[in-house]
Amino acid sequence: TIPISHSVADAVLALLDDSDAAQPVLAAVPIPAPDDAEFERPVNVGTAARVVRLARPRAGQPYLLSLHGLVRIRLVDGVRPSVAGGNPGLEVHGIEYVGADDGTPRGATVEAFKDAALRMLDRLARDSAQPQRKDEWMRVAAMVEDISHARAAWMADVLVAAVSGQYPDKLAFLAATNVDDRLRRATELFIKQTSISEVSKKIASAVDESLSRQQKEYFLRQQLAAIQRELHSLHNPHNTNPNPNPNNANIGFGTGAPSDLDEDEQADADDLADLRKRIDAMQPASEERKVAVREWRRLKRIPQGSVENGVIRTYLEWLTSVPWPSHSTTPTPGTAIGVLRDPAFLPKARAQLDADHYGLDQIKRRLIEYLAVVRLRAMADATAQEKLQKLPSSESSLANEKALVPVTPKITPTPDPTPKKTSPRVKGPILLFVGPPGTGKTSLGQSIAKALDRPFQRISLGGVRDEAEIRGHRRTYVASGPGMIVQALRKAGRSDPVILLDEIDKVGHSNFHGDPGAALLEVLDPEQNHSFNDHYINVPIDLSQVLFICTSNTLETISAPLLDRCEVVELSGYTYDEKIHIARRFLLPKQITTNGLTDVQIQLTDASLLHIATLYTREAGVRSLERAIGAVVRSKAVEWAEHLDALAAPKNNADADKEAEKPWRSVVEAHELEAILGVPRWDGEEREREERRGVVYGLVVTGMGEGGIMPVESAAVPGAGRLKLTGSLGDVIKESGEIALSWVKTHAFDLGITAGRGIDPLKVPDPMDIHLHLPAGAQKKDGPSAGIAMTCAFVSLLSGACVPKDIAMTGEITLRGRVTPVGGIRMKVLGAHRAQIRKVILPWANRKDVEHDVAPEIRREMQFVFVRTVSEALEAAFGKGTLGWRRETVLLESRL
Ligand SMILES: Nc1ncnc2c1ncn2[C@@H]1O[C@H](COP(=O)(O)OP(=O)(O)OP(=O)(O)O)[C@@H](O)[C@H]1O
Repeated sequence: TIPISHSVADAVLALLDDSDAAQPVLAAVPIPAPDDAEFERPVNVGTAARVVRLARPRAGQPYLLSLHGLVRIRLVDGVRPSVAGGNPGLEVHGIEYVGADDGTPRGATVEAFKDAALRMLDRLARDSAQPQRKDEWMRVAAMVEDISHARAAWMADVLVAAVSGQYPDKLAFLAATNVDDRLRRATELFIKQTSISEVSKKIASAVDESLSRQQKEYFLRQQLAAIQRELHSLHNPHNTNPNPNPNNANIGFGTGAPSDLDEDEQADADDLADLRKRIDAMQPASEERKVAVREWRRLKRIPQGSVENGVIRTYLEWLTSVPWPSHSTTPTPGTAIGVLRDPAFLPKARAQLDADHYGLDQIKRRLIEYLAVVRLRAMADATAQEKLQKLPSSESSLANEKALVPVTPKITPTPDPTPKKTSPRVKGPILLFVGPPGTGKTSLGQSIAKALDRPFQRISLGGVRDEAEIRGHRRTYVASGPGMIVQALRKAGRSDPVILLDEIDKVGHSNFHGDPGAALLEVLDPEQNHSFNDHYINVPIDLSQVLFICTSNTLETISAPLLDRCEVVELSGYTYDEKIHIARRFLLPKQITTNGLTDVQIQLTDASLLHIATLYTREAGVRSLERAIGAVVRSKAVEWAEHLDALAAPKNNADADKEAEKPWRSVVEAHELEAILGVPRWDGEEREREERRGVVYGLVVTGMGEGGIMPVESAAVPGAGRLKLTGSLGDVIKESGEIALSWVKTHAFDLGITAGRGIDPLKVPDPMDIHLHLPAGAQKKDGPSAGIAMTCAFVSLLSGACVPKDIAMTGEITLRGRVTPVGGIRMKVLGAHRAQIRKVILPWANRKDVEHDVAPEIRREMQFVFVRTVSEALEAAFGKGTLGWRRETVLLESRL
């Protein structure tokens, strides 16, 4: 049934009137509009159709003509325009019935047709909204299934007419007469229809789904905002504005003001956007960017709020916040290379070191040398890089091209096109500051960072037992995170900070948690650290621009490979004179400012400072001194506050009046210190030292790198000639004791201890044991340097002569009686000076250490005796002529 125009309706009515037949037959031919490009022209096919009905539903509406198609026709000469009867129209010259080929089609064609038809009918049935339509399609499908081969082409005609499809396809079908051809065309048309319908259905459902998700999300967010508003007004009943900032709804309980801790989805979205921006800003085609993009894609796939989502997000936050080395080599002021290129760099660095530290001249000189080397290397490196960049090398042109091409986030397994890193590497030896606590190791590191104008980060390695603390945990671990190095880099915010590895001697050794020392080796080794691998970040990080400085209290516990990579700078400690200067210039002003006073309100005399340094502290560094000064300043601050209160109080209180009238005394005298700091800890220590038979003072260095003196006590006890050693002694020190006793036994006759050669002084006249003890029994002691002290103790015990209490000694002995050099002379001498020792006996070979390392004022104040043999040591200790030598001991060196 088709709507027709008035003129056509009139023609049909005329035909009905003229014709004898009740249902005249028409030729129905499609006439394309002149501008319709889809049609093939001229159209010369059509259908002979019987008129079934002509109806006009209502006046003013077009006629509806119902036709029943009978057979295909062809227009012999096509259609031509005509103006017959004065009306423009179309003229047809001859129509021929084409009919249809009623032959039996091939089986395969029919099967394909049926298949396509059934799929299409199934889809039509599924897509139709009305159940009645659905049933109709199902019925047609049942018919198609049962149709015979002979009727298949007829079925194709019916179906093509019934279903919608593109007009040209339908026309082509009409033009086809051969059965196989018709079936093939119908099959194609059905397949096309089915897939169009499937795709549009899919798109519709996808759109629908995403719309509904968006709607759901929007709805939930609205609900959340409403809940937050309610909570807000509940906790802020006086707040008239229920939601001062809808984007920053406060869900904190009990707090009214919006805070940074406020959690809301807007902030969350901002964070994500920020993360994305940071990934975008990463160096194109770099390894880190590739990983970031990959993880970002995963993040987008994983639903928000899931554990995995949080894990990836944290990882991405770490990855993007690591300061990856910049590829810019422009020497702008303020950048690492810009600072180094400044011609005034070295004088400025020297001024910085002087401004922060008193004394330490040798160390400062060494640091300036170090900075000069760093500067030269960095400049040479930067110049070489610049030259390289100017060359039209394939690599640099590749890098330039890369910069122009927009970054494609696509990750392909092609070889890595990352341009070689071109940042200048500020490599240099790794400094290792060794010294007792509080001698300024950390603050020297800070001064170097200031001189280089770089951020400073301190990593404390004390007690690090687990390799993962340095290298991070793999992401598979729960609560995994990056190691200390990456954390320090992130805090520094630059790829070239100064990182101080504090207390490197206290790093744990290899255990089942890995070897932290080995991880440190990788960090410090300039050959390896350009691709340091943190287990968490899992992208090689270039640490070659980082300036590492290590500190340690002693060299003994540092592993040899680690020590090998470091350049040792020893800080031995300060003399009292230096301490007074440091206190006056640095510590006192610092404490005065910290405690809110000015130097008008408090002054410490030199005598007071010396009093504090000698009687209240006895350390190599200045930390306890600073604490003690702090205590004095605090006590003065309390006094000052009370004084101010008294001044401000009303004038009717007699006590307050008296207090206010008193003039303020800003000076703290030495005798007032006891009232503030209590009884001096070290007062009388010298007096308690005794000059006794069998007791001698040796020089030691503690595990903290601090020098000092230690009594070596020996006593004769009834026994059978054995030597008993106590005081937590190690093997080496025990052997030293045995060597000392053997030497004394061998020379007992010469020393006047025994009456004849070959007599054992421990057996004759009375058999006895010797007990040698080194006090502070809880402290482990080892090393060979107590050799001469033990010998002197034995000689004193057996001969009855005493060594004066202001003499201390150190030196290893051999069985032949030679005295060989020992280490830690600087610290030992400083310790002896602090303990107010007047004379120090040292091995001859250590003379240069005293000359180089010991401060002139100490050399002036103390007597140094350098000995080559035990006999010389005994003479220096007991005094000339004290021991009754039987004959000159002549050392016969083997000349073999
Ligand atoms: N020569 C000096 N001049 C000025 N101040 C100093 C000097 N030496 C040390 N100090 C001050 O002493 C304090 C302690 O120094 P620092 O923290 O650097 O010691 P450290 O050697 O690193 O000790 P530790 O081994 O315990 O870490 C700091 O306040 C520092 O400024």
